[in-house]
Amino acid sequence: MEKIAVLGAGSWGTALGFVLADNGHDVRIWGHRQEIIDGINEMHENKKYLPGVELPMTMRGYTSLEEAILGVETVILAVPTKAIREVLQSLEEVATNPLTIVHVSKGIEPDTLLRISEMIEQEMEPAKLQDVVILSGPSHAEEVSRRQPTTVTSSSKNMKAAEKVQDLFNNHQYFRVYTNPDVIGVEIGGALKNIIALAAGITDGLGYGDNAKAALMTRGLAEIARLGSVLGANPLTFSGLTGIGDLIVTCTSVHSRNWRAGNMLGKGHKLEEVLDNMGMVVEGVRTTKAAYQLAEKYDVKMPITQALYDVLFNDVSAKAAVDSLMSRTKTHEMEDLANILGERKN
Ligand SMILES: NC(=O)C1=CN([C@@H]2O[C@H](COP(=O)(O)OP(=O)(O)OC[C@H]3O[C@@H](n4cnc5c(N)ncnc54)[C@H](O)[C@@H]3O)[C@@H](O)[C@H]2O)C=CC1
Ligand SMILES: O=C(CO)COP(=O)(O)O
Repeated sequence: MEKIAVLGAGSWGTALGFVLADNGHDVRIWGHRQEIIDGINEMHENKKYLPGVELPMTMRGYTSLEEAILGVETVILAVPTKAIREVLQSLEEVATNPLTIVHVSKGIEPDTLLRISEMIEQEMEPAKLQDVVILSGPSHAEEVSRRQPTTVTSSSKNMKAAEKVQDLFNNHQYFRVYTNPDVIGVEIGGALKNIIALAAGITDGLGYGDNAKAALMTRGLAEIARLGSVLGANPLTFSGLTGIGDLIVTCTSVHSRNWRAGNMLGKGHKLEEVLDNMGMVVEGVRTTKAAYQLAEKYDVKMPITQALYDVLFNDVSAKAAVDSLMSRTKTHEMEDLANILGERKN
């Protein structure tokens, strides 16, 4: 059994700490908000982010990062993408041994257009970084922490490290972990599905039905696979847990913050008001900006992403964005991906 630090005391960090504690590990969860950490230590509950879940006694909260990582070899990084660099810089300062960093966040950094594993490699000195592993897949904290059957994927450039993380998290009762060596595909699928979930929430908010949602999910996956393949992902990854799997759960679950935010936008609320209301991270907003920039840079057609970008940042109405998608020039369903795959072969 291992001593493991979880950095980020939000819903996902708390739920993953819960799984690790269930698996017999000594879990140290670090957060920057004293009242959350006090609640975890004194009441064994994270009232703000995971209300109603009784946390195991073997999970201890810390506000000192130095104390939380003392004697630890594996760190789970579970903060929103926007906070990743700041937390890594603090971690770099206090780390005394090489760490395996397991990141579980779903985003891409706007402007630098880096994936999170690339940000980790950039921020951590090689002497303090053993391996980078990504844990991703269709998994809402609310269900995982109620021990409901869930499947995810562990991915790394070093498959031994991915398998070690698979063993740490795998729980025969409710948490099944697969492996996949395609780091790019796993990270791109996890990040970009949030864009499509925002769009699915919007069409639901506008009062459109299941046909519209199925169209968005299918054509959304096509544009995720197009961009992912250009960036070097294995296209097959997008038919797996971190592709279609996560797309399904995020576009259809009431737990999804991205879907809920989109739903409010579709009902006519302003973005700022929606984000203030949510009180939790809605990764899809920044990821839309990053994916829009990637699509421009690599000249990849991403009409749904582009339409959502206009709704979020150019004040285009949700209804006008749907109309613009429906009136696009006719095309062949598989044309672009077939071209990209053809180019990769040659
Ligand atoms: N909630 C879920 O079911 C799942 C979330 N994820 C991903 O996990 C990541 C984290 O999401 P959640 O835990 O859901 O978010 P959340 O909004 O529930 O919690 C975020 C936590 O990060 C903390 N935080 C923010 N900035 C910080 C900083 N600079 N330093 C230290 N802590 C900081 C907040 O105080 C909060 O405790 C996101 O990328 C999300 O996409 C992935 C799978 C499932
Ligand atoms: O990534 C998730 C589920 O797999 C969480 O999605 P939301 O951030 O939309 O809640």
